[in-house]
Amino acid sequence: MHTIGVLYNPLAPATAQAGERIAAWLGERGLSVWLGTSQSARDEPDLVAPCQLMLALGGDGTVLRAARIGITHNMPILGVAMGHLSFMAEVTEESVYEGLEVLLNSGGWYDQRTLVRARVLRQGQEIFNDLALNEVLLSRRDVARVVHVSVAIDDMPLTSYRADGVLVSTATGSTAYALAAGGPVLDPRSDSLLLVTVAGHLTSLPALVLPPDTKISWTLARHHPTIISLDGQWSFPIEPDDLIEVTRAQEICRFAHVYPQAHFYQSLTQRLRRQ
Ligand SMILES: NC(=O)c1ccc[n+]([C@@H]2O[C@H](COP(=O)([O-])OP(=O)(O)OC[C@H]3O[C@@H](n4cnc5c(N)ncnc54)[C@H](O)[C@@H]3O)[C@@H](O)[C@H]2O)c1
Ligand SMILES: Nc1ncnc2c1ncn2[C@@H]1O[C@H](COP(=O)(O)OP(=O)(O)OP(=O)(O)O)[C@@H](O)[C@H]1O
Repeated sequence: MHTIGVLYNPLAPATAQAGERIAAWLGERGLSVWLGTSQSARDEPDLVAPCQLMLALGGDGTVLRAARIGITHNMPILGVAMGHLSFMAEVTEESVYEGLEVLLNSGGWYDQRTLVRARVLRQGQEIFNDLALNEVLLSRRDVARVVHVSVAIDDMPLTSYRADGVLVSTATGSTAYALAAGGPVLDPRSDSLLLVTVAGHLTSLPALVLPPDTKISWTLARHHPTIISLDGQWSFPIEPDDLIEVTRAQEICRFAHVYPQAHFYQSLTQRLRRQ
């Protein structure tokens, strides 16, 4: 490796200071460094493109933002735990240097995380199309209302129900909103999709684990103000006759690891104990 990206959270000054220290450490070892935020990465893609690894200094939200950069430039992400939970982090601010030594000496390993793609069709025209690492959520816009949504799987009607929302999650997102909504935990290596209702009203539809080539379609059975939200960070308003289709994306997101795969379960149990 010759060029490393270091992404920090502009809302968390400690991550910028840590980023400066890590950049200096990498520079002392002869590596080129890009240091910035997800906004600057979008503004200067040519400076980011040469990076062969992107460190994400912050919590899971910063990792989600780093992932979009990693997907765009096909570079792996290394999460550095500097957030409240930092579930997706692999190393800490202290152990990042040891982790970098491993990766810079061709050690460690890289996984390929499944992504989901959301399409919105309005009168037959595609008006939205984007990717998510955690999940695509169809949710109410007004706190006091529910969404009344009809769900189909591979164009076969499944059911319709009233709920706060409904989501399609990846394995990565199975420990996020999907878990809070009662879904199962999927191993990060799984390419299955999860269909989970959020606070469903009188619904008996359990969370469904679906094969990766499934198409999940949503239409609004009754129009209450509704949006779709990708990874809790990017949203798009939905109109009454829109069709939303969620599928597994062709793209993947790679994460860098310095601990064995079973480390996922160790960190899961540690975090569940913290609840
Ligand atoms: N009730 C809930 O649990 C709830 C509600 C809204 C959003 N979310 C999640 O928050 C994500 C956005 O994260 P953020 O940090 O930008 O928002 P945020 O700051 O609202 O974080 C929500 C919580 O979800 C955790 N989280 C995020 N991704 C995770 C993952 N893959 N595995 C385990 N925990 C994860 C975060 O660490 C944080 O504790 C969304 O993709 C959604 O999955 C969860
Ligand atoms: N580059 C950025 N620009 C604007 N907001 C950002 C940026 N990076 C992160 N954020 C937002 O800051 C908030 C907190 O960031 P982050 O999730 O990294 O830390 P945290 O919430 O403390 O950690 P965790 O998510 O692990 O609990 C998130 O909502 C995230 O979307």
